[in-house]
Amino acid sequence: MTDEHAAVQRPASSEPMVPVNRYASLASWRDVDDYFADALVDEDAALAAARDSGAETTMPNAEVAPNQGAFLALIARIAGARRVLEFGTLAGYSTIWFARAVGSEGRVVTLELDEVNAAVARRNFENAGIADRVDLLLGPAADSARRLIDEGAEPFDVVFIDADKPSNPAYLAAALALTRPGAVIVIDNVVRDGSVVRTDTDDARVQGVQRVVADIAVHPELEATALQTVGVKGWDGFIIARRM
Ligand SMILES: C[S@@+](CC[C@H](N)C(=O)[O-])C[C@H]1O[C@@H](n2cnc3c(N)ncnc32)[C@H](O)[C@@H]1O
Repeated sequence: MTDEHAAVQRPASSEPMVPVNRYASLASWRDVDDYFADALVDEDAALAAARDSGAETTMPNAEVAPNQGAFLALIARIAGARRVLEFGTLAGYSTIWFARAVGSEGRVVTLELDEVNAAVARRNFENAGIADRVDLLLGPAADSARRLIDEGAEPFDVVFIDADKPSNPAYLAAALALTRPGAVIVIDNVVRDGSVVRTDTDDARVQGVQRVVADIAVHPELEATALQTVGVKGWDGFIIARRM
């Protein structure tokens, strides 16, 4: 293969490819995830049930991992967030982390296209005891976000973009219309097994990431970075941006 990126391929094993280093033989990414989750992450029975219920949705195993849910909740707490907007609910796993982070006076608005997923999520919100602080808006997220903008919704402190990836640029634009300086915007699945660096891709999801990266890069009010992750879904990552 002449293209250096074309050499980026999964090994035959089901484990995701990770950079080889001198510690590689000591443990797997799963051991490390479990180590930190056991030591640091407080995933209670309601969260575990929500994660398990992903199997009943249209996208099993697509929720964030426990340590990532805790990471999102920490971002919300560090930002002092009272209002969180989420694109992509699924079974409501990340929503519950956010709902706990904003506290009983806070609000999470989560946008979901699929009725089946919404029903699973609503059940999980009840089970987690946070249903009263979550608004699930059913329908295309672009339409729901447009309605929030038109209605003059109170600004959000944190926005989590985790729905259909081709729409990332549109969701960023909506997030900017619904936030003010100091807000934090997090975008999931921005590495996609390394595909994000491919210039020859015709994958609309990868293009959606590349376009949103380009939009953030030139936006005068955004400072941002990206962090890579490994997990059961492979090699991926988050963008974390702050509105200045
Ligand atoms: C990766 S999952 C979300 C996972 C969730 N944030 C979590 O970590 O627990 C993506 C979700 O976006 C939803 N979705 C896809 N396209 C959408 C659209 N156009 N509008 C709203 N939701 C959409 C899918 O139905 C799915 O539930």
